Amino acid sequence: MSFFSRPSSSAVKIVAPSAEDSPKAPPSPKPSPKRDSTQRQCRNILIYGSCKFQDKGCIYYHPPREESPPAAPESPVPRPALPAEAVNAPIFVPKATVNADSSSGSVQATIPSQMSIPSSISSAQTDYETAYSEFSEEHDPYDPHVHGAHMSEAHSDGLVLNPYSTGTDAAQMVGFDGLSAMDALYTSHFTSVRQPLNYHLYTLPRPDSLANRYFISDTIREELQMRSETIHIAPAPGLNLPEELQGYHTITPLELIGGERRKFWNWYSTVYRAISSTDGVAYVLRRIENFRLMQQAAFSGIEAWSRLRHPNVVSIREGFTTRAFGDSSLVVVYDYHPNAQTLYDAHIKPKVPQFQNGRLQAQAPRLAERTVWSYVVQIASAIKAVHDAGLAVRIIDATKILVTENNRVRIGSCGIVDVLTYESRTDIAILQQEDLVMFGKLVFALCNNNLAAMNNFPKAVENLGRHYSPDLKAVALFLVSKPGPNKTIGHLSEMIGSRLVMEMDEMQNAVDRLESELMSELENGRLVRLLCKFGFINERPEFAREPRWSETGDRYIIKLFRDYVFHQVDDHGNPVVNLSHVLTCLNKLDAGSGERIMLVSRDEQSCLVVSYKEVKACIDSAFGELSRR
Ligand SMILES: Nc1ncnc2c1ncn2[C@@H]1O[C@H](COP(=O)(O)OP(=O)(O)OP(=O)(O)O)[C@@H](O)[C@H]1O
Repeated sequence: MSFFSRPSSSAVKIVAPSAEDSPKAPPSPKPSPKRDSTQRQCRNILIYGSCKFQDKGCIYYHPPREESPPAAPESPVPRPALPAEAVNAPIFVPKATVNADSSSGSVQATIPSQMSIPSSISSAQTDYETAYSEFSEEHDPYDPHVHGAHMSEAHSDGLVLNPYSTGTDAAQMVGFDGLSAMDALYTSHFTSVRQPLNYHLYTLPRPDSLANRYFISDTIREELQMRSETIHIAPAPGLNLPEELQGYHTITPLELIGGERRKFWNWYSTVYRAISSTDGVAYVLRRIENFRLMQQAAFSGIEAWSRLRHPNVVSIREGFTTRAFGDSSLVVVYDYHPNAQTLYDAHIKPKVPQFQNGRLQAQAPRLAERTVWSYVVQIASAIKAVHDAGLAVRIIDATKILVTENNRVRIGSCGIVDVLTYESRTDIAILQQEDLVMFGKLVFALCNNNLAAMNNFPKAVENLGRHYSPDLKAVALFLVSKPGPNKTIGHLSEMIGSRLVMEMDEMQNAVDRLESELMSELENGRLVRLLCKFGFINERPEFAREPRWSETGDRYIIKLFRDYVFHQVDDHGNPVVNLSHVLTCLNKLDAGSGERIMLVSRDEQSCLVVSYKEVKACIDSAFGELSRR
């Protein structure tokens, strides 16, 4: 039952077509008058198992009916859409062994621990081929349950595996959903076995001189790629979670289910990631177990919170109660920030001891003062926005504040306490004062590396004073002091004014850095568009016999230019594979430089001296001609 939810979109979900709707096989190709080989077996037989034109003049060889290759259950059933040219393509034999349980419809895929396919051959290709081969052999491509079961066999430990979280054994990661956000929008259980991407393999070797100009930096690329992949990690099997919940599907726990649990207020809570069927985006569902809602009005707080947007607060989308988990649960939906850690996990949680200088040492690095100030400024800014909106945060705790890259923090789990404690109706001014005390306790916990630092207050103050500046100590003491008329978040902002300015400078610098990264991607997009034009123009099969197209005029120059860019050989006749040369040529071409180059014909009998500007004009005219056809 939804008590507060944003109006849902009118987007129509695309459903898998039923057998009757499935696309008809493309019309069989007309018998080609050009070849008269009656000895050659008709490709329609190979592809479709029969030829419609067998008795209507098809000139190719048709084996007698009993000889025609039947659709043997164990051999791959070619899909009707397979192009005829693909018939002679080498057959891909996946390394994965696929065990199909025909009775249950479930399919188990096991990947040998040592894949012999070199990963540099592009895991994307392997993904496709493995997936295609498996699907064509065993599955109805439109049966979502088959894929769900197939995927679900891949996990065994009951928790979604994050390939990037520290401490996760990468070998555990058997497979994860390889779909885009758009796929996720429409398919709730479509998953495929996928090897994790090793994105380093896609960029090397790279010319150092061009690195900063043409490619996004490794750190940002890796971070974004990790986030994107984390969103698509599939849920573990056997968790008995609802398939669909108030318009959310692919419900995946973000924390261990079972084991020791801490209570959220007086209730147990679990955090899940789920995909919204409305917009295909991943969200976080925080579920409070066994919660009985006494009054619908308790949701008014969620509505107020859903209007609050602040860069340091995890935004709320909606709240509802449900019995889908087998109990009466309260669920509040938040924005999902992939690979976010709690402040506790990032800084306070004891780390596994590691060898340093030959000795095993416990890792408990003290948080840098600069980082603490950054957190203080961000959290103060969030609290100010919340208090200005007439609300109180109610939970400012290291286990409920999320941190992502570049020390960006966001207060999570807002609004939920308002629903849980709706009956008690405490004065908002008192709750706002409590926020400040909780904030002070958080500062002590971070500076002491101890969640329970306040249990020994004198020691906590002494520790903080020993390792951090008097300014920081003053702020922490102010926050935990007794309530008073001057003790407001506004007053705190005045106290930390100079740090606010520093934080603002840092943010402006960060924006500048991101903008310049974006500029480099801009260049890449430009070059890819240019390469696409080349792809459209060069070697079009329908013009293969039309010399006017490829061997004369504009297109001939383009053809020779492509040889100049990509097909140069060295003195020994070996291919020159020089990315710098390609990028330089393409950039000059795109800019229409007046610089002249010499293009040599393939038989080396003629040569042309042209400028990049002229080649550019040729490409534009050839592409324009194609687009107009
Ligand atoms: N909005 C969110 N976006 C991304 N991850 C989140 C979000 N909210 C919570 N998480 C992740 O979900 C996991 C569980 O969250 P939770 O708040 O239960 O933390 P916890 O450390 O398990 O605390 P507790 O032990 O009190 O339950 C954490 O790893 C946290 O990083």
